[in-house]
Amino acid sequence: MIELQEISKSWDGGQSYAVKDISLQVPTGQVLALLGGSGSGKSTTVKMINRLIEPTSGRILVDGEDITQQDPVLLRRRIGYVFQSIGLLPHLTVTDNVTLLLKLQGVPTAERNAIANRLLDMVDLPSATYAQRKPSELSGGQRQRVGFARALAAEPKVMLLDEPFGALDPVTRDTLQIEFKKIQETLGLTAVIVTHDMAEALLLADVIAVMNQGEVLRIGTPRELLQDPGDDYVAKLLETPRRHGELVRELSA
Ligand SMILES: Nc1ncnc2c1ncn2[C@@H]1O[C@H](COP(=O)(O)OP(=O)(O)OP(=O)(O)O)[C@@H](O)[C@H]1O
Repeated sequence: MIELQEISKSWDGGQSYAVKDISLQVPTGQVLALLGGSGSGKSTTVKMINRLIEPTSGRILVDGEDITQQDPVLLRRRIGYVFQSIGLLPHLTVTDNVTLLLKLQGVPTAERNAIANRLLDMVDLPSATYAQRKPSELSGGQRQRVGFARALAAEPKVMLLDEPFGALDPVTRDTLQIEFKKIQETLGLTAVIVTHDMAEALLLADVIAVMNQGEVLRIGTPRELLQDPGDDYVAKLLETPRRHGELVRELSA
């Protein structure tokens, strides 16, 4: 569904590379996590998939089509995009934020409201309570749910998520991660999620690509990485969730 072929991005005319020669494939219905430290090139990679950033070289296919052959605006309408700062419009209600794109497409109000209600229920924001609220009347986690509902409104087959849970408290984060996984599986979404949290990648991804300095150091399923990190940096990233797991097991024994 998503294929990156030898993708590179330089911001300074080739003196240095934010992303260097990355090739990846995400099959339909699977979740790929791009995992790595700050500045490793994760966001740049994901933004090249919906043409918010153009690669310096290489080719990206979505659903078999070269994305440079597609209008960037139409491409972005087909691909759901959820990011940490969410970008809800403060003067619009939750319903209007969720269905803004449908309004632009001329979908009648009653139909839009019905779609918003269904999506809000799906992300566990009962529409009777939340549909008419403004973003300022919501908690951070609730705003992030609205962000999800908005991304789902266009019925995308592909979803890009850039640190979607980064700013949330651990409990809300955990709940939303589980809900996202459920929705992703139910709708059969193909997704790329950017994270610097190995535990999140292990929980959500079918395949994890560990990035460092613009390159993919290691790619594999969570099980493959746990069984054989194959690299000191990857082993180090796995240490924290392992240690936490062991500590909790010891304390509860
Ligand atoms: N618009 C830009 N102009 C110049 N350099 C940029 C631009 N955007 C990103 N970079 C550089 O590209 C590199 C990769 O940045 P990117 O945002 O992809 O990293 P990241 O892995 O997503 O980091 P973080 O986890 O901190 O968000 C960094 O060195 C960054 O400074």
